[in-house]
Amino acid sequence: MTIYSRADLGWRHHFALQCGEITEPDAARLTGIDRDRVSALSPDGPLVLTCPQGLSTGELAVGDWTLFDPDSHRIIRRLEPFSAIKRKAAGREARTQLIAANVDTLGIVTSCNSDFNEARLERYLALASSAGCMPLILLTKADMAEDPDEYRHRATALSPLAVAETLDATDPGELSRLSGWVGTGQTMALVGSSGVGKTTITNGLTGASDLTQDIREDDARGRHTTTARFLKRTVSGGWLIDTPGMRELGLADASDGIAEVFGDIEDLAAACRFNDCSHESEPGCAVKAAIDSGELDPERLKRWDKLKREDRYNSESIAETRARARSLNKLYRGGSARAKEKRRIE
Ligand SMILES: Nc1nc2c(ncn2[C@@H]2O[C@H](COP(=O)(O)OP(=O)(O)OP(=O)(O)O)[C@@H](O)[C@H]2O)c(=O)[nH]1
Ligand SMILES: [Zn+2]
Repeated sequence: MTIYSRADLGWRHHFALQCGEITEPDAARLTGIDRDRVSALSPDGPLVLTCPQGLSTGELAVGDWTLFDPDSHRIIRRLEPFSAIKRKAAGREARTQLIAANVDTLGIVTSCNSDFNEARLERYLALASSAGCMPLILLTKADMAEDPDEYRHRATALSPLAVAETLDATDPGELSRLSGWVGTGQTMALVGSSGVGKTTITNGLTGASDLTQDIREDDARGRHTTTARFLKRTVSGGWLIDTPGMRELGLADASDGIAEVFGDIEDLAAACRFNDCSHESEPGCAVKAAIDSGELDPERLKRWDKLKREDRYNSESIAETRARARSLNKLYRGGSARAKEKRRIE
């Protein structure tokens, strides 16, 4: 069994600060969550943790750090993560769902072919920014493209934060260029459409020995079982979060991220004569002027507009759901108070 130190597992000052006086906390990093079963890695090895009353597994994500009781293996509390990737939960109820925590780098994977799509990249860049992760655009299938550099230029033009690498993901030598992003204790997660090479990159970065093969743990009955692992060790000493939820991400509550990725347009819009300028036909519109002068690509404006509308829709429906839940609660409370009152009178 491989033993990892806290630093190997990604522990840092950010978490130590949350432990107050405790200098050697019993802390574990979550590697998998399956209904009420939480698997984790601590410097003493893999373990299965249980949630205390009042904490549901929905409030935890792969990558989270938790403090736990070494005797009962019950989680004491979740440490506030330095980054959190969320998405709009499926279904009609608008809720956000936690997908992964403490991710240093969001690897945004696309290929040097027709999969390359500026709008999608901007959406993921906004997501990385609102989650608090560094974005790294990975342009695979460079070996099959005539001019991979052109894709790299288009990608880096999207945001001052965008770093892009072109590569042949099937070549382990080329993948080793990424090791600096997943060095000791660093965590990466990959997003991107189907077929762009996420599995190829994951396999390449984690090497042939899959962690699922060599880590065993005790289940509740004391038997040894092997469970699917979502926090995978990379050969360069870091971690890759690969959960089903990571694979299909939408945008929720990403308005900060959008402002950052589209900082150029937001700055222009701030200079429009009217606060509520729609950048269509108003006089004194700085955005229109930038389009007319060729400074701003009208397609980029369209994508910004679309992303903002989508984000507004998601955020509004989240607020609406909360408001509805509040008024329902009030109704129930009112109902039970009335029932009590009635019983008292009877
Ligand atoms: N030539 C070449 N082929 C690649 C590259 N990256 C991925 N492929 C191939 O593309 C196909 C799809 O790659 P996957 O790694 O399965 O893609 P994925 O993103 O995991 O796809 P999903 O599992 O559907 O999400 C495989 O046949 C890979 O071998 C690359 O950089 N160059
Ligand atoms: Zn305007």
